[in-house]
Amino acid sequence: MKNVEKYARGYFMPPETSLKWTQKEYMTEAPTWCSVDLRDGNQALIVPMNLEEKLEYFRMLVEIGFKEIEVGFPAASETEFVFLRTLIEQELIPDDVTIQVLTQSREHIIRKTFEALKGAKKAVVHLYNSTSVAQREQVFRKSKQEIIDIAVEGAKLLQRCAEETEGNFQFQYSPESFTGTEIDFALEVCNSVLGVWRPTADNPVIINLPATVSMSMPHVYASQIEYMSEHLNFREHVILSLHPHNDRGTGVADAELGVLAGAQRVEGTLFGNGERTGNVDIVTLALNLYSHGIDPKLNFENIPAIISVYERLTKMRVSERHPYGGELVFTAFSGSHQDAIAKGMKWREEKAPGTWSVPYLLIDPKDIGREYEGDIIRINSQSGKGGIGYVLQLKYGLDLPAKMRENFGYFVKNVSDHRQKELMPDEIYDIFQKEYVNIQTPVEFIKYRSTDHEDFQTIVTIRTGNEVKEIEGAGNGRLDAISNALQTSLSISYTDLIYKEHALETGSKSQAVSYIGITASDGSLYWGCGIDVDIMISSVKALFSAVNQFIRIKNSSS
Ligand SMILES: CC(=O)SCCNC(=O)CCNC(=O)[C@H](O)C(C)(C)COP(=O)(O)OP(=O)(O)OC[C@H]1O[C@@H](n2cnc3c(N)ncnc32)[C@H](O)[C@@H]1OP(=O)(O)O
Ligand SMILES: CC(C)C(=O)C(=O)O
Repeated sequence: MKNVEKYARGYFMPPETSLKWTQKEYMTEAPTWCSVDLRDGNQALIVPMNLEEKLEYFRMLVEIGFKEIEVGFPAASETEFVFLRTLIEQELIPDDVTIQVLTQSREHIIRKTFEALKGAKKAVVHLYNSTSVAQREQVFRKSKQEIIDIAVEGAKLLQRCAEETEGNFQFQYSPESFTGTEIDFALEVCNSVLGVWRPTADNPVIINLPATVSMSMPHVYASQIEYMSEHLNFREHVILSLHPHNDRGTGVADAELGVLAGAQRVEGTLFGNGERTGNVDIVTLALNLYSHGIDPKLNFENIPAIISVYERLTKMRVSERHPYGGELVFTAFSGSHQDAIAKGMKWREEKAPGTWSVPYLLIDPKDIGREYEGDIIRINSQSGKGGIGYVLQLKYGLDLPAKMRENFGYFVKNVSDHRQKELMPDEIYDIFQKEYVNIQTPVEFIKYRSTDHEDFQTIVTIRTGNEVKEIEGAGNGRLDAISNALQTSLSISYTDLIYKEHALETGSKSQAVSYIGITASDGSLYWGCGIDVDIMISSVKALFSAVNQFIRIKNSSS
């Protein structure tokens, strides 16, 4: 691309890095989560949420288990102000939940914020000002010292307002645009604010280091976090927090590496709603932890319900490929994936039901409220016998013999290819029924009776066209006898009867299902299936179905 030179810029790598975090394999426990859906998420919506919507969203966040929730920017609008007042006055904030509000470092904004906070039992007041080179030069047109002064003046005013206002307040400071700030300057600003607030064990302060715009690879952000963690004053009384955005698509990696590098807290939103490409997605972060066997301390056991509320209130959409939440993320259309998943599910059921290692599926979809049926394996022209057999078994209880599954599999994918569409389970079942089950043309089975039990001598009544006749055969079993009768009377021959049967529960009724494969002299296999309450009749019907397949195909090719 021709304009590439204009993006050659530095990354503010810290002057020293110990990279100790690179030795860690993963987190050992969940960080403290803070949802910023109602602030950063909300401020990025085409139409920010109204009072009712914010209240409903807040209730959902509480139900999910968030203990820290940034509820808004009270000085931004009447809705924001009234929402906070409603939460406080109507005592809608559970005792174990701390609300948080954001304010610029400007006197009238801070004062308005505290006006909205009056009576809050427990609230974090979050102060920010931009510290980046670009914002200093272009937006604020201020020197480094003047930028420090904005932060320090704001920090002092927060202290005064907190003293004057009824309620319990904790402080948070964000050097906004941290990732575009020289690291030692960011450290200097944060330490200046800490110098004002002087955190203690009883009164810790949150220092939040946002990737306001994500500008580097995640290891650079993590190195910056490590450096800040090691050089911040009052570190033991500082809760180090992350606030990644997703401009480079690395919000999750930034958060995970940032936590390894020393952060204790992560701010983010559900499904990553937020400015531009969004905030870091807490659903993904939490379920990544879960996939490593670490309790995320958030409840995403019913993701479909959460998505439905989220989409209704934000008017945003969770994309089909969104980690964990997306409609297609547990779905395999392709044959080899389906085959491995179907085998893996069976293996797990038989060998290790308490564990999860099914190929291609990071977690058990059921754990987050997704169904196997219709979710995991879906059928189109890329599908294979394993997946098609799995659908028939899961949805209709039909456990086809391996070779029949292959035969049916090729048939189904051809149908999908020609129709250029996905086939739903009921369509697959229809095809199966039409092609294989109780096929009665050109030869219809009417009844059979035994005449001699020694060699299973059997008389079978059949109809071909308008003609009803009896045919007779003997064999080493009843089915063999009927098969011999058919071969002689119809002048056909085949070998190798493949046979399988099982019970089939349909509603409250139990039926028998039989599958029969016959091999023609040229080696081709023909399949039939019979379903009947009588197991013997089901096998005869399966045989007739296979023979009819054989005759139909033979006739159509001659
Ligand atoms: C990275 C983030 O997401 S930060 C959060 C951003 N969220 C929002 O902005 C949503 C809510 N904001 C609002 O409703 C409005 O911006 C308000 C009500 C807060 C302020 O509105 P206004 O006063 O009309 O103006 P505006 O936001 O444009 O402010 C610009 C002025 O504030 C200054 N300013 C902006 N941010 C800050 C800050 N954090 N601290 C101090 N001053 C700031 C700018 O330098 C500019 O100063 P100037 O007037 O001297 O040029
Ligand atoms: C206010 C800060 C934390 C912010 O939203 C950002 O930098 O993205």
